[in-house]
Amino acid sequence: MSNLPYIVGNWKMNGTRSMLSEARAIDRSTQRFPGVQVAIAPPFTLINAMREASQMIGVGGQDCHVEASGAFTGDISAPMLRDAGADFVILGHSERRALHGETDELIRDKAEAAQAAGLGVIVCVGETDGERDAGNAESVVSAQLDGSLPRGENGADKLSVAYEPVWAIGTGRVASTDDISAMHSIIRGKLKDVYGEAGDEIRILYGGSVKGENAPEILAIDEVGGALVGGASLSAESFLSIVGAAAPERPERG
Ligand SMILES: O=C(CO)COP(=O)(O)O
Repeated sequence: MSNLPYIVGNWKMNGTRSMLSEARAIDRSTQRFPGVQVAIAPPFTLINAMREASQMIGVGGQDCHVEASGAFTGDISAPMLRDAGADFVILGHSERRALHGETDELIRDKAEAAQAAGLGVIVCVGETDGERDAGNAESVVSAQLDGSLPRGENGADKLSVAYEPVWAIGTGRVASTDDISAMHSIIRGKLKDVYGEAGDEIRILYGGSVKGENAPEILAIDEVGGALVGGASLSAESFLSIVGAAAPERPERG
């Protein structure tokens, strides 16, 4: 398990082949930041081309089906992602929970299927503003973790958790450093409960309006092991400013 800071771009439903130039630029510049693990999850249609166009960055899916194959029109399985060149998959993003009715149980089944196919997994959790205002942020996130973390024998392998408060996604509102710190500590405690010592090694990413300007402060918070970045991952320039903020040292020349 790597302990490098992990900066992951989630392109969501954005990107056609013309945007591969951004991925190439990110890939080239990533060589200057050997202390950072960088990845992009493009739409399914770009996974294979992005894999072939890049050398340094990880490439991932944004969802997968529980089954390996079958009569599931429009779905993509974990072995298919692997076959297309993906290294990992994002699961349980709040947009999938809200817009596709994904339950914790389904997310857990997907996570176990993805791990069985050899993919790394990023399980996303996060409360809505209503849940936070009602004082339930911690209990909501804890319940999501209880329900959606993979439990197989090797459940902690290549697993990351992304804390993405729903109200911070695409809104320009970032959780306060105190709130991020408090929630990441709770998540760490839960990971240790579930996985024992291995729970200490799992990276906990923050997501929600991360930009180059706020990345240094967010990435400096204890227990923040990286960032899951939406809008700012769509251009090489803005994404690389976040990668640079995660670099433990000055970039190598190149
Ligand atoms: O949902 C996100 C990443 O998965 C965050 O999106 P933004 O960075 O656009 O707020």
